[in-house]
Amino acid sequence: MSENYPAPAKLNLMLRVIDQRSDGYHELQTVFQFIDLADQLQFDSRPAGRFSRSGGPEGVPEANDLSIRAAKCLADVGGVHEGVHIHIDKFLPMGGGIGGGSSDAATTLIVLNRLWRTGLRREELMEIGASLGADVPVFIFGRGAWAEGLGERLQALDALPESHYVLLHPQVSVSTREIFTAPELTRHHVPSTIGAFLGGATENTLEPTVCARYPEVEHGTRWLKNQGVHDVRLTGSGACVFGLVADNISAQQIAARVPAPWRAWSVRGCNRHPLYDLAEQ
Ligand SMILES: C[C@@](CO)(OP(=O)(O)O)[C@H](O)COP(=O)(O)OP(=O)(O)OC[C@H]1O[C@@H](n2ccc(N)nc2=O)[C@H](O)[C@@H]1O
Ligand SMILES: Nc1ncnc2c1ncn2[C@@H]1O[C@H](COP(=O)(O)OP(=O)(O)O)[C@@H](O)[C@H]1O
Repeated sequence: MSENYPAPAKLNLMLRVIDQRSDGYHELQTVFQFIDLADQLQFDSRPAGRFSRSGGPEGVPEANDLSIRAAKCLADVGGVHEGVHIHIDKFLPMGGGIGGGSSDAATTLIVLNRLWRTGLRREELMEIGASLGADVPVFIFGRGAWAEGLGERLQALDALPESHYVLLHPQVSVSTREIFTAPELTRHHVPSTIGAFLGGATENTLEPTVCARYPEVEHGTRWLKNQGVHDVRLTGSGACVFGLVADNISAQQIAARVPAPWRAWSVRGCNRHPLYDLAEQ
């Protein structure tokens, strides 16, 4: 039986849209922290040119799966004459703003770089990752981080509190594209600073647009606040919302009360990716 490799989720502890570029993409400031909720991936060698997937996200065809796309990119860049079968035990909700697909891609790049002995440096893997999606590089960077640009300019934040959170998925899937193209989205905010974030400026400026278009997200936020959860906010472009609790027991108790069909988890922030050392050369 092949080894299991984790692909953890991320939270955006704050997110600020600063500007819109001429190509339509938005300049952001955000803080990424990993959490101890993860997909699990297994990799089995196949002959050259053979790439396949089992398990994985429902409704995503194998060829579109970010893990398969990542494997093919690495094989191309590294001149690898091997294929791979990837099995994904999917635990992270899709379109949740917790980066499940991006994390699957990052774990694939980190692990296959070892198994195939491609010997690419962390920065080179991050570059391949950036070509797959804006959130992929931070999972390869492997440290909690302040991010700018589209999320590719990263500065490690190793001393973030590794807090306990309740994470709630209100059973809707938010399209990132829909939110960023919404005419009512406020696209220009005065840039913030790491100091301001650490002092409590944790706003996600996508939140009003997401809540107006997806009322379930607002209901989920209100439910968490009514349970005594603090500093409740949206992660990424949603749909997940999360907030602070004192400890694991309180988080578990609140998560256990979540009304169906919503789902909730007790999670903990982690400043190091579980595969950080595997990517180090
Ligand atoms: C908002 C963030 C914050 O972490 O998280 P998620 O909610 O997706 O997890 C990410 O920047 C999302 O990154 P990612 O999910 O890879 O987005 P992409 O697929 O690259 O972009 C989907 C679409 O959103 C818009 N988009 C995305 C990112 C960005 N900085 N500006 C944009 O305008 C573009 O219209 C793009 O076509
Ligand atoms: N392995 C994968 N896991 C999840 N989603 C994937 C995967 N591969 C491709 N996708 C696509 O990426 C989209 C974004 O998924 P995900 O990263 O989970 O959400 P988000 O960007 O909101 O955090 C999905 O809607 C799906 O179409």
